[in-house]
Amino acid sequence: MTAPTLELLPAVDVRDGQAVRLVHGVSGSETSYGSPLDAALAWQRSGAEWLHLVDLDAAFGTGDNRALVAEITRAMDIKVELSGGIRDDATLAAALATGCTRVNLGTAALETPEWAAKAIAEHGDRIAIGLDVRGTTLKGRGWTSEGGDLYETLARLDSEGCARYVVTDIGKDGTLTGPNLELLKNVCAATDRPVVASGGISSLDDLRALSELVPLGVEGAIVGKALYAKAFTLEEALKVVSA
Ligand SMILES: O=C(O)c1ccccc1NCC(=O)[C@H](O)[C@H](O)COP(=O)(O)O
Repeated sequence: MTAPTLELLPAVDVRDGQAVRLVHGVSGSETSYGSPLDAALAWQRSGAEWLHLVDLDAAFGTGDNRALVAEITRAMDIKVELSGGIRDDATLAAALATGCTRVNLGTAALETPEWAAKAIAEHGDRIAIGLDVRGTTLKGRGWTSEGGDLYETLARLDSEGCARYVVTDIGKDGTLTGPNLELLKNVCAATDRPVVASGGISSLDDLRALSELVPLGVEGAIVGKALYAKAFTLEEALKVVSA
């Protein structure tokens, strides 16, 4: 049997109808990269098997891009992970109805834990929990509110049957300074669930370093800024992780 390889999830973050990248997830720090549908289709053409699609307005509470995000998801032949502002029955039902493969819950897991536990129980593998951290403190509401201790929350979510975590070091996100490998190792040591790494990837060497964490539980990596800044191409990245 061949060893599992790191899954790559190119990111399309949508703000006000545009594909953007933020620095440290801070509202107002965005650089625009044009049509999010064009970006998503470009990643698909380049061989992506996954798309990580974020509605930043829904995450920040500055409106939403739900219709556009649904249109993009329906246009994809590849798996889509949807994130941003999914916090109640209506937004969860709408997100799942797009046909996405899974959704990320972030704020909801911190502010309405009973509701998040119910979503996990009902939808299993279609729910991932986004753990967005500074140090070991979780953040919600588009990374603006405090949400408790990472490891206490992880233990609670494990006991509720959470299938997978998407772990973002906010201090790294959008900075091209490399992923927080220590954080990822620590999270993998604290849970037996797969972990998707997010934030800070800057080079093919970063992808090689993350690939070495696959045996520890890192299943995938979200790549945003590095692709838009052309630090490497998605084709090069896919080649590195499949080697
Ligand atoms: O995912 C969210 O819900 C979210 C909410 C608020 C701010 C940012 C959010 N996501 C950002 C991402 O998922 C990035 O696309 C990803 O971390 C890639 O980061 P990078 O490779 O450093 O550009």
